[in-house]
Parts: sequence; C-alpha cells; structure tokens
Amino acid sequence: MSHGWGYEPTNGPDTWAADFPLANGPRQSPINIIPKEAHYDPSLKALKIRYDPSNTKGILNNGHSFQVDFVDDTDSSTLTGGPISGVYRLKQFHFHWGGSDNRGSEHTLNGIKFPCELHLVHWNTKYPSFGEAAEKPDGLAVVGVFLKIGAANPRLQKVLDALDAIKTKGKQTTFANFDPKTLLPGSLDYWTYEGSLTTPPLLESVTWIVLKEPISISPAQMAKFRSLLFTGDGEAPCYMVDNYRPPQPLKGRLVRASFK
Ligand SMILES: COc1ccc(C)cc1NC(=O)Nc1ccc2c(c1)[B-](O)(O)OC2
Ligand SMILES: [Zn+2]
Repeated sequence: MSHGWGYEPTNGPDTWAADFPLANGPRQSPINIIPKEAHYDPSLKALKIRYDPSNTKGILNNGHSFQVDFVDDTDSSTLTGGPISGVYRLKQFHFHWGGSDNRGSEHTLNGIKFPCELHLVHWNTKYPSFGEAAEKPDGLAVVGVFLKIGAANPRLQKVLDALDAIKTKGKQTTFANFDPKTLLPGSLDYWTYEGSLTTPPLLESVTWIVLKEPISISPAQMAKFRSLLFTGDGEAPCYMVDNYRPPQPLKGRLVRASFK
C-alpha cells in the first residue's frame, strides 16, 4: 500500500521532495523569523478579520492534524487589509504541535520553537474555489498564531472538548457556532512574507501573516492535542505529535513587519 506522507522518519519532511519536488522550491514555508532582520513597512495596512460563527461546518481528524471547516460559499467570513489585496474567505483552521513543550511550531522566532501553532486558512475570491486558488501565487493567505505554555485558554475549550469524538484518522463530527476570532491575541501586529503550504502538496501560494503576540495554552490542554492519533481505527495506534515541518531556506525573501 502506498506510504502516504507524514511526520515519521520514513515519511517525514526530509522525504517529501521525492514525491513533491516543490519541497526544494524558492518560496517554501515555514521559515525562521528574525525580528531584527524584518523590514518595518509603514504602507502595510491593519488586518481586517470578520468571521461569522454560523459558518462553522465541522471538525475533522485528517490524519495529519485536526481542522475546523467553514462554509465558504459567501463572503461572510473574510480576511481583508494587511498585506493582501481583495477579499479572502476563511476555509479552515488547524494546528501543529510537538510531543513536548520545547517544540511543535512551524515558524520559529530567533530559532525558538513554540509548543504549538495555529493556522487560519483563507483563499482569494478572485479565484472560483479554494482548490483553484491553492495553485496561484496569490491564492491563499494564512494567519499564523503562536501558542505558548501558560494558563488554560478558555477560548480553546470548545475545540478541545470535540477531540474525543475525532480521535482517529478520518473521524469527523458536527461542530457549530464557533468564532475563530476568539482565538486571536489582543494585538494584530504581524510579520508577512511570501511562502507555501507547509504540508504536501507544498504549493507556493501562501501569503503568510504571522502574529507577533502568542496566545496561551496550558499543559493539560496540550496533553489533549497529544491524545489524538495519526492512525485510523484498526491500525497500530500512533499519537498525533510533532506534526510540524522545520524552517526552510529563506532564499532571499524579504520579511516585512507591520509594526516598529
Ligand atoms: C491533500 O491536501 C490538499 C489537496 C489539494 C489541495 C489544493 C490542497 C491540499 N492541502 C492543503 O490545502 N493543505 C494546507 C492548506 C493550508 C495550510 C496548510 C496546508 B499549512 O501549511 O499547514 O497551513 C496552511
Ligand atoms: Zn498548517
């Protein structure tokens, strides 16, 4: 049976180039962000984020992470402003995390890994669908939020409570009326650069918008993420941990900052 990509030594990030040559492309993600080397750009606009909780569609264990999906057939949950032009619709959000608190994020700050990173995925409505947009250089905009260990985050609780129902790969369950805006930190200051999906097919279609301010997650809440399985029912269980790609070469790209 074909060995799909994953995060184990036999199918992890170092093996992806064999099936996905974009892995060695010119605008791969994630990257290490060095704040002192970022360029403050006063022309960058503030992010405008408007989400409608009634667009929440469900929650799924896709075997690589879990994601909360949104109805995206109207402009009711959108990202505008910031470094992007036009209207991008919210499609889904998901997380990446480590097997212990010293790793898990995809982007790093001065080489520091956070225990977890949230990705809010949006697609450019100048294209007819997410799939079409994902193939275009300006097709996607992803807001990345670092999570750091601290007090329990009550905003995460509804998501965490749903995880028992999606323990194994392929499981999904109803999930309604969730406002992802409640997951954002107080400040929307960000770094931005042109990059890619951090999972195969590694398409180079993402304008990354990484927020400077992390949100908190408690050790008990992290343990809940780590109780999910990469594997499906009936397979030898493998805990869903370390589902992150390490930083990729910057290859001359500029990282801009929306703040001084
Ligand atoms: C098999 O998966 C696909 C099949 C067809 C298409 C067009 C896209 C995908 N995958 C996809 O969108 N992944 C994906 C989308 C967005 C983000 C990430 C992964 B991330 O880097 O982790 O954060 C942002
Ligand atoms: Zn992601």
